[in-house]
Parts: sequence; structure tokens; C-alpha cells
Amino acid sequence: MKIVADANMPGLELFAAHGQVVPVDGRQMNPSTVADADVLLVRSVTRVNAELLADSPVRFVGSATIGTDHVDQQWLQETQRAFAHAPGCNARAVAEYVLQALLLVCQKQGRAASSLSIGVVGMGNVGRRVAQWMQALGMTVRACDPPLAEQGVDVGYRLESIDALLDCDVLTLHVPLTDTGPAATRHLLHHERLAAMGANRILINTCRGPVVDNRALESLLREGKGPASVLDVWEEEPHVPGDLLDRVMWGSPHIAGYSVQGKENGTRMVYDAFCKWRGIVAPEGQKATALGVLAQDVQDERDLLSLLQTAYRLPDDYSRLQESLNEENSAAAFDQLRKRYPLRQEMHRWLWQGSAAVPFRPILDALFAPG
Ligand SMILES: NC(=O)c1ccc[n+]([C@@H]2O[C@H](COP(=O)([O-])OP(=O)(O)OC[C@H]3O[C@@H](n4cnc5c(N)ncnc54)[C@H](O)[C@@H]3O)[C@@H](O)[C@H]2O)c1
Ligand SMILES: O=C(O)[C@H](O)[C@H](O)COP(=O)(O)O
Repeated sequence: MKIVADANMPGLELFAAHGQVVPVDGRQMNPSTVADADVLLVRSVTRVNAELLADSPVRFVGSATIGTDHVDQQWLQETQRAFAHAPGCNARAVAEYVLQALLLVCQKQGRAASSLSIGVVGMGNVGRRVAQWMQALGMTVRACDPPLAEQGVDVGYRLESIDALLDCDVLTLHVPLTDTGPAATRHLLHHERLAAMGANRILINTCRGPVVDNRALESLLREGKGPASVLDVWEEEPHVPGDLLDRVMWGSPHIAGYSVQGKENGTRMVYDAFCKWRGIVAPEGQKATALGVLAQDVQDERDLLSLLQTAYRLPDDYSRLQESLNEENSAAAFDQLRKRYPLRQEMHRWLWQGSAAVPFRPILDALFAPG
């Protein structure tokens, strides 16, 4: 069996027991790369559709990602090709990123995050965790998810419209990128909505770049009328517009979900689906032991930010992304930042020891809860 895989997918050795694994640059995959492949394993940068696979014998496609906008699932189904992805694999990494982003902006603005309201747009795997953690921090949480509202799903919050949420102090986006249907999300945050948010609000986008109209955001920020923004994702990746990067508060190269555990979970979930597709029992994964102890007292939000930054520093990602724009080929530099991303552990991989002021206990419990 020939298994063509994105070379950036960790843990490919799991698949090596089942055939010949051929690692390929995800952006360079083309019909000839998959001409004699049985299995295709991708990440978000490979477009999987008829153009890539029509003449290929590939029968199983796995994407080690949460997002699936790069995959034409309908065509895969119509042509009887099995598909699996990794729902929720890196939700925790994204929630840690959002928490740090929020604390950084608040520290810079001299505000207490706990006193703010946050609108969570998209209450799936990531959005629900973010909502739970922000509530644990003491924020007022509001939520929006028209598809779940339509289905009558109870997510623990009253589901409001996106327009109703524009008066929240903070808006955080956790929707898939979609182009059709009443809940399509491309340019969900268009010029009018961004302008309605205004300069006193905070916008965090960790879902997909085109959910925010990047040009509208840049022009509003240039005029001093746009929300303080933290962007992990960009409308035309791997191209990042320098004028927008200069105007956001923090930015990063689509790495919010790039924790060690987020990536490992992604591969593992696709591997389990692959084994099921082949009718074999997947061997158990190894149980991880704690990495060590983080000893730090948490008396205020500054301490909480500093604790988070023992594991990961968003400002470092921002600096690296800014520097990458000086490279002759900044799009290739963007991909390299992602390919060579430093190992980043999720907080729950450590044991935390210290004293905490009462209001911070719920968020610390959530951050260090196993699983
Ligand atoms: N930056 C990163 O590294 C990173 C990491 C993980 C996920 N993501 C992105 O984040 C997205 C969300 O992840 P998830 O795991 O929560 O996905 P999910 O599928 O579990 O949840 C998405 C939710 O969005 C809702 N939704 C759809 N259209 C909506 C709309 N117009 N308004 C409000 N809600 C809407 C859906 O009903 C669903 O509940 C993914 O699709 C992916 O594109 C990015
Ligand atoms: O959808 C996802 O899971 C994330 O956006 C993921 O982290 C993207 O990473 P990539 O597949 O581009 O390496």
C-alpha cells in the first residue's frame, strides 16, 4: 500500500507498519504525486478535490486538522473515497492561545479581562472550550451559532445573532470557513460589522483568515476605527499583508493549534480512522507522564499571563512573523515558520504548584485539568 503524506504531519511512523509512506510537501501535491497512491494524508494546505484525485486510486483521505474547508467532501463521498479528519484535536491549544492573546491585549490597554464581556462566535469544539475558560476567568460570556440554534442544541448559553454580539468587549471567532447556505462565514466580519465594533473593542481570529474581511479591517485600523486585533489566520495565506500585520496588536502564522498534543492528536485520530477503514484494531497509544512542576503563584492577571508564557509566548511568534516579511520570498518564509515551529506543550502536561487568589482557581483548574 502506498501512503502519500504531508511531510509536516508528525507521527507518520504509525502508518509505516501498513505500507510505504512517501512524505511530500503539502503545497506541492499534484495529480502525479498521488498517481499510484492508495492513501492520502494531508494538512490544511492541500486542496483535496477532483482536480487532485480524479485519476488516482486513492481510497482513503485523512486530514489531521479540525478545519475541512480544503477538502471537497461531497466529491469524495460521491466517488466512494473514505474521509476522516480530527475534530477537536487542537481545541485546547487554540483556547490557550485565545486566553494569552486576551491577557496580552488587556495588559497593554490597562484593562482587567475578567471585567469584560466576550462574544464567542461558533460554539463547536473550540468555541465551547473558549467559552468555558473565559467564564472561569470571570468574563461575561455570550454566544452565537445559528446552525446549532436551528437544531435546538443546548450549549449552555442563549444563542444570539452575530449582530447582537457586536457590542461585546471582545469577539472571538471559531467557525468553519463556508461559502454557501444561510450561515456562510466568508467575510462574516465585513466592513459594516467591523466598523460597528469600533476602536474600543477587541477581535481575536483563530479560525480561518477569510472569515474577516482583511482589507476592511486594515483600512479601519489605519483610520483608528477598527477593533484591537489579534490574528492567527490571514485571508490569503501564505501571504500576510505587511500593512495589516503592522496594525494588529499581535499576529502569528496560523499556529494557534500547533501544540505538540494538538498535532499528535490530529495524527492519532486519522490513524484510528484509517485502521477502522482497514478493519484492523489500532494499537493503544502510550499514556503520557507529567513533564514536571510549574511553581508560580497566581494573584492577578499579570501572574496568569506569566504562567501561560512559561509554556508559550505569542509575542515571539509575532516577532518571527514580522521578520519573515523582510525575506525575499515571504510566503515561503511563512511556510517555514510553520514547518519549523518550536515544540509547544499544553499547560495540562505539567503539574502546577502554587497559591492562587480565589478568582483564579477556576481558570487554573481548567488549564491544568487532564485530557
Ligand atoms: N488557527 C488554528 O490553528 C486552528 C485550529 C483549530 C481550528 N481552526 C479553525 O477553527 C474552526 C472551528 O473549530 P471547531 O473545532 O470549533 O469546529 P467545530 O466544527 O467543532 O465548530 C464550529 C461551529 O461553528 C458553527 N457555525 C457554523 N457557521 C456559523 C456561523 N455563521 N456563525 C456562528 N457559528 C457558526 C457550527 O455550527 C459549529 O458549532 C475550524 O473549522 C477551523 O477552521 C483553526
Ligand atoms: O484546522 C486546523 O486543525 C488548524 O487550522 C490546523 O492547525 C492547521 O494546520 P496545518 O494543517 O495547516 O498544518
